[in-house]
Amino acid sequence: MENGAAPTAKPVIVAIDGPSGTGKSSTSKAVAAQLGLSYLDTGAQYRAITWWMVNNGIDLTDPTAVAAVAGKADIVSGTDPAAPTITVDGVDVAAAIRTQEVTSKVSAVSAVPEVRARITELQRSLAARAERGIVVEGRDIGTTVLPDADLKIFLTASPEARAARRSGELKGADLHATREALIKRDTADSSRKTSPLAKADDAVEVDTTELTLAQVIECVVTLVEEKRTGK
Ligand SMILES: Nc1ncnc2c1ncn2[C@@H]1O[C@H](COP(=O)(O)OP(=O)(O)OP(=O)(O)O)[C@@H](O)[C@H]1O
Ligand SMILES: Nc1ccn([C@@H]2O[C@H](COP(=O)(O)O)[C@@H](O)[C@H]2O)c(=O)n1
Repeated sequence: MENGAAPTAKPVIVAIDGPSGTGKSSTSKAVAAQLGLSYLDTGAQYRAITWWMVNNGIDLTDPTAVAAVAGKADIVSGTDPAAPTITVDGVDVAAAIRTQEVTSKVSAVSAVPEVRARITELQRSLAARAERGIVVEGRDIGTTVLPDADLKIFLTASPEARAARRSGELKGADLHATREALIKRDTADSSRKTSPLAKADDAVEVDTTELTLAQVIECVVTLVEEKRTGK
């Protein structure tokens, strides 16, 4: 370079999608931390808007009522993989969005096109501002939010493996009930009309059923590095 400055690496955009409990959050956070990238949990954003609607007494069985207030909540995501944050109207909702109530209602809210349009706009703007690049995880990142991502991964795992992982997290949770709840949410997310949970045609599918978390992280880091070096 004429001025002697090192060329700035092009930001890398990684999209990680898949059903619930396949390891998207754990993998994305670790990959982003290892590679010095930003990290965005898009499920947390849908949970945050759901939390706001529950708190404001919106009838979630009425898509018109949900659509009418889709733009009201001010949702802010912090994208440091070492300490991701999420606030609604300035309130830290990181714990509040993980309740059973929000989990059971989020699919109804995320199916509303006006909600998706608003959250998708936030996601694209965060991705565009990530200087070194970003790992974005969700359900429609590779298909809809960032269709030009440099690398798309679709994580899968058997319902049994996913339920066992979740039961381990929610101490004492019933394995069968956990499995049924996961399947119910995936079915709702896959069957909605607007940007359903789906694998992009050009995504690399990684079945994590028999893999440890460390193996999945290593696999994704290798895929990102291969993309970066053009292998
Ligand atoms: N390959 C793996 N082997 C064993 N446990 C795993 C593996 N991947 C993730 N886990 C564990 O499974 C649980 C769910 O993982 P995680 O939250 O990353 O999944 P997710 O796909 O983001 O789920 P959701 O979409 O519901 O948010 C966590 O406790 C995590 O530590
Ligand atoms: N890109 C996305 C991400 C998430 N959703 C919806 O949010 C729910 C919660 O997601 P978690 O990853 O936190 O489990 C999920 O069930 C979807 O309804 C989405 O629609 N699109």
